[in-house]
Amino acid sequence: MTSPDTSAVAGGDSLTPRVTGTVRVVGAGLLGASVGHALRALGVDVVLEDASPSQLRLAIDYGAGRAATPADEPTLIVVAVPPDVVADVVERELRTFPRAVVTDVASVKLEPLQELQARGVDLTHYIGSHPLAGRERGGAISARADLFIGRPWVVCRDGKTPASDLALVEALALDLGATPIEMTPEDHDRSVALVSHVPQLVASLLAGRFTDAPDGSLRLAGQGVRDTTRIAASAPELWVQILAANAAPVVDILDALSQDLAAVAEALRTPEAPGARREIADTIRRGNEGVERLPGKHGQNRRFASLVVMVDDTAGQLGRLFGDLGALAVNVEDFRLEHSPGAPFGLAEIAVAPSVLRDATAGLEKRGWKIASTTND
Ligand SMILES: NC(=O)c1ccc[n+]([C@@H]2O[C@H](COP(=O)([O-])OP(=O)(O)OC[C@H]3O[C@@H](n4cnc5c(N)ncnc54)[C@H](O)[C@@H]3O)[C@@H](O)[C@H]2O)c1
Ligand SMILES: O=C(O)C(=O)C[C@]1(C(=O)O)C=C[C@@H](O)C=C1
Repeated sequence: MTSPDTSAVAGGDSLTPRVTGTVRVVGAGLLGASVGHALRALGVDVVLEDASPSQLRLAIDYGAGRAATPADEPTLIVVAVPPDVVADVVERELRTFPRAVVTDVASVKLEPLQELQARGVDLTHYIGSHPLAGRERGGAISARADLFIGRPWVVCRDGKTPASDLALVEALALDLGATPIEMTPEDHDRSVALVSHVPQLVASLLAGRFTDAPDGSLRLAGQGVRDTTRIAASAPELWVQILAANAAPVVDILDALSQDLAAVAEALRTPEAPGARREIADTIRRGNEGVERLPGKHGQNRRFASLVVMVDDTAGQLGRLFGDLGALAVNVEDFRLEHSPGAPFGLAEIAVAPSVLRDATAGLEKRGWKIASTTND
């Protein structure tokens, strides 16, 4: 059995965790077990709990933490259960461990908080949070220690939150390689409606169009459609809870989006009509402007340039490519390999600082690499 690679977070022996004491993780699925792996890599004592004994066993077998004992006195509790049981579990944990700080990682923040408030639970030591990091597949088996690296981690404290509690939750985010961002639950839910919840629906709706498409059409699928539909593989059980808990902000964006769709469809019905081509061009241009506003890697408002290199499907090619990039003193900011089954080559997309794009491209071409495209094209 292999454990998820933890080196990306541990980064050597010299890192000491900011989090102190035992961390108890309730819900040992994708998120919980990923938190466990990342903390274990830093030497933190992690206790796991899950309503499903087999999920718990699996997470422990893979090294995400140990089983709970009655003697445990956690300093921090991370609740990583589905949104509709978050309030129940947070309430139970606050009552069982009154000295611990309790956070949760649910994708919606307002509804669980309102439920806890309505029950009159003392929320002094509760801080809702949400790492904007995940995968389309759940379960402990999909967990990864490096899941949170470079991702935003929203922290929703309130006026009564003790500074030391806030520091502990932010320490968790930092230990896992994420960037803590303070927000109110309302701002969080409105924001994720736009950047997470509606994108999920759009990907699902688009991919749903493929269900009765002819096989011949789908064989032509290139990278564009794969980029826009990856998250269509997400779990319906989880998403029905997320969307229902954030329905109003999601509906606002869906209404605006359906107006946009109607306008572009209308223009395309009569593409020769006056103004129609402008409507179509404006649709694409607004998209250009919008995507430019997305922060780049590590949340910076700076986007990298990229070059796409054709790589033969033979042993040692990627090693040679990285060797050449090293020899050219090109710092690789990000890397992605696309490889369609059966194709004799793959496409290596390399993100670099815009200032080195031209030299990197020329240097690689000189060394015999075929450049399929660059962001300067
Ligand atoms: N999947 C993502 O990409 C993602 C990203 C960020 C945040 N989240 C949030 O993280 C939370 C967990 O999502 P996940 O993807 O890890 O799901 P998951 O299904 O992989 O894991 C959830 C785990 O919680 C356990 N569980 C359910 N009810 C429980 C209970 N009452 N007590 C104890 N354990 C219980 C389940 O057995 C399961 O192992 C959700 O609230 C989700 O909104 C998910
Ligand atoms: O699958 C992924 O890549 C995700 O990061 C999923 C994603 C997101 O939309 O950003 C989905 C929901 C979670 O609440 C957080 C992360």
